[in-house]
Order: sequence, then C-alpha cells, then structure tokens
Amino acid sequence: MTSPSLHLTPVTLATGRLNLPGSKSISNRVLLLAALAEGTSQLNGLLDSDDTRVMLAALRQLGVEVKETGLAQIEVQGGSPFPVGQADLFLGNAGTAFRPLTAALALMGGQYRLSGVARMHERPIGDLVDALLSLGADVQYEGNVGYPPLRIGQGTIDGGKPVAVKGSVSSQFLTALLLAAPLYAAQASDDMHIDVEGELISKPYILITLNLMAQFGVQVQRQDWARFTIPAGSRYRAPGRVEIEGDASTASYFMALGAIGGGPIHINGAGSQSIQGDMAFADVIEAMGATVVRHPQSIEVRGVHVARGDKLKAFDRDFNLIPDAAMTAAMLALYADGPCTLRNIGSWRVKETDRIHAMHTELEKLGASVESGADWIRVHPMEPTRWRSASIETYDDHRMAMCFAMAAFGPVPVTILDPGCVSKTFPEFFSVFHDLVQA
Ligand SMILES: O=C(O)C1=C[C@@H](OP(=O)(O)O)[C@@H](O)[C@H](O)C1
Ligand SMILES: C=C(OP(=O)(O)O)C(=O)O
Repeated sequence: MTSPSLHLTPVTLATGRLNLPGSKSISNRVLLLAALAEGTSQLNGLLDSDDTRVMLAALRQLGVEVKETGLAQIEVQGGSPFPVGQADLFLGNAGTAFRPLTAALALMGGQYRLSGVARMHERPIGDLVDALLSLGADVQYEGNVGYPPLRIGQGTIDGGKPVAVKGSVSSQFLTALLLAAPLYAAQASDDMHIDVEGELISKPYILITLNLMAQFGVQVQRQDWARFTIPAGSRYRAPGRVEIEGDASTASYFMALGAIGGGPIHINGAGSQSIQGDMAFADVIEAMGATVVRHPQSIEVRGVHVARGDKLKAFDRDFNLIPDAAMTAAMLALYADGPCTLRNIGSWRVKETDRIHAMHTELEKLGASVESGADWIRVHPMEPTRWRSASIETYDDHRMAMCFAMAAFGPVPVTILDPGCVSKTFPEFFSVFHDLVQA
C-alpha cells in the first residue's frame, strides 16, 4: 500500500536538535541475542519500526517471552532452543531479521518457513545457506535457488571443522553465522572456526556484531578479517540491562542537513563512543567543509548555506565501509563545487532496491547529470537554473525517501512519492525533518 505523496517546498535553513531513534542494526541483533541468552534482558532505547516489529513478531511466534515494559523498553526472557519448534515467519524486507534468524533456526533445528516481501525474495542469501549446509543444516529453497523463501528442517550440525562463508555480497551472512555460532559452540569440546572466503564488504557491521556478542558473554577471537574463532563452551548470558544507542545511518540525514543548511544541528543518541561504522559519515561532511563537534553520545554540525550559493567541497571516495550513509553523500554532491564519485558500492544493487539505478534515475529527474557503473556512481553538481520540479519515486526504499528530502534545498518544489516507506527504520522522519528546516 502506498502512502500519499509529500510536497516539499524549497527551504534555506536547518537548525535545531533531535533525538535519534534506536539503531536498527543494534536493535535487531540485541533482540536475537536476548532471546538466545539464558535469563532476563532489559533492552532500553529499542527502535520501533517495521524492521524491529517483524523481528519481535517472529520471536513471539517462536515462543520467546517479550514484554513491553515502557516507551522503547522491552524485557526478553531468553534461552535456547526456542519454546516453539515449528513456525511460518514473515520477515518483511528486514535483512537484519532474515539473515540472523535463518542461521539461528538452522542451527537450532525444528521446522520453519521464512519468507518476506517480494523484494526480499530477490535479495541473495545463497552464500549463507551454503555455509549452513556445509555445517550439516537442513535448509531448502522454496522457489529460486539462492533466494528466499526458505524452509528449514532438522539437520545434524557438525561445527568441528572450519566453516567457510563468502562476504562479498553482504556482511550479514558472516554476522548471521557469528550470532548463531554459540548454539553449536556451547556444547562443543573444540573451538569453532568461521573462515571468510574472498572479500568481505561492510566490515564495520561485523564489529557491531562482535561488540554485542561480547556484551552477552561470548568473546570471539578475530584474526584480521579472515578467521573468527568461537571458543568451545561459549554461551550467551543475559547482561541485565542493555542501552541501545541511536541509529548512525539515520544520523547521516541530519548531519547532511547541518552541512547544507548552516546548522547548528545537535544530534543526540550517537557520538564518538558509538559502535556504528556509519558515524564515519561525520568525517565525510567534515572533508566537504562542514564543522563537526563530537561528544561521547551526541554530535553538533555546522555548515554552509547552499541555498545562498555556498558550495561544499567535492569528493572521490570509497564508500564500502558505510554503504547506507553513502546514499546521503550522493545527495550532497548536488551542492558540491565539482563532480563527486562514490566507489565500491556494488552492494547497493541488492538492497531494498537497486540503489545505483534508483539514485541515477531520480537524480536525473531533478536535472542532475549522473554517470554510474557496476559498483560506482558519479553525481555532478547542480547550477540553480538546472533544477527541475520532479516527482521522486522511492522504490519502497526508506533511504531513497529520506535522502531525497535533501533536495528541498534546491530552488524548486520536489514531491516525494510514497514517503511512508520510511517506516522501515524511522516512521517519524518527515515530521522531525520539518521541525528542523525553514524557508
Ligand atoms: O549488519 C547490518 O546491520 C547491516 C549491514 C549492511 O548490509 P551489507 O552487509 O549487506 O552491506 C547494511 O547495509 C544494513 O543496512 C545493515
Ligand atoms: C540495507 C538496508 O537494510 P537491511 O537491513 O534490510 O539489509 C538498509 O537499511 O539500508
């Protein structure tokens, strides 16, 4: 179901403060960890959005006791195996729910079906399934080989020999194996080794995984990015309280606002102590000419006034480490003093939509000159006379909707189609955006 379109009239200034919603990546990891850990976990600051709702609903269907104890506060009674050994789970388009649950249920054993929206059934999962099959799990494709929906049965898991996983399509496959690994390692007499075969993309997300596993009592040993060892006897223990920090990918939209709308924008919820790689987007806007002050749990951004003709500095950068925040950088290119090139972003092709195609097409509708290839995109800056008033398709991709809000700093009105798709990670995005900008 599509939502009514949103008309953005030109704005010139951005200033104010906001509290970030909880991190999607941390929320869904912590929900699964709390469900697997023996004992009670109190999760504070959890994100409330489509992606966390499908994870919560799945855990409840699996019999995990989850209580809402306050605003963004959840209490989880964990333990494994899950109480319900048979379930048909719908996981929307949430990669952070689909991939980790596939691995956990495959190692747990039972009878499960995992499906999602049509786009989820076009997002690859073969590299994770191959790794699980090599461990002795029973995972079958219901439709196209290499893609959801999946059926999981009772396998015979042997983690005694190193398991290899490819990480060139998504880091979530390695994250999924790591999160599930203690289901085997807890009973094992030998350490479990996970080897990465070939290139590993989006590395900072693996560090989030390892950090949170450690908070739940499992210390993974890492040899570069090649081998991950889960010691024999490793088991998750509920840590009591877990504070979930704000979402750094969401923070990128507000850092961008400060960079082009003067600021100051005060962003509360993630700062220099963040465990999220996307906080490095602050370095990107700094290099473009914005001023960033980093506090342990917040940041402040001041910038230029692009609506008055100021320009940001152009860039040519590798964005492999921050693929989500990279989309925001592509929008900032419109206001730069030269062409901006984003490299090593091949994973954009298999996310909520083909983001290279979507970005290229929609930026051209605004009047921009764009070039792209298999894993890169180049956006040329806009002269004021080039801007065209366009209706922007969002392709059911929350990040397309959120980053095209930055086009409101151009001189013509812009319409965002189906803006409600922001509910994947930040349902209140447009009301927070409107509170910060002025004509
Ligand atoms: O592990 C995670 O929480 C995520 C990893 C990244 O995916 P890839 O590893 O597929 O790039 C990122 O794009 C996604 O939004 C969240
Ligand atoms: C790629 C994304 O999501 P997912 O967790 O579904 O992979 C994203 O949020 O940009």
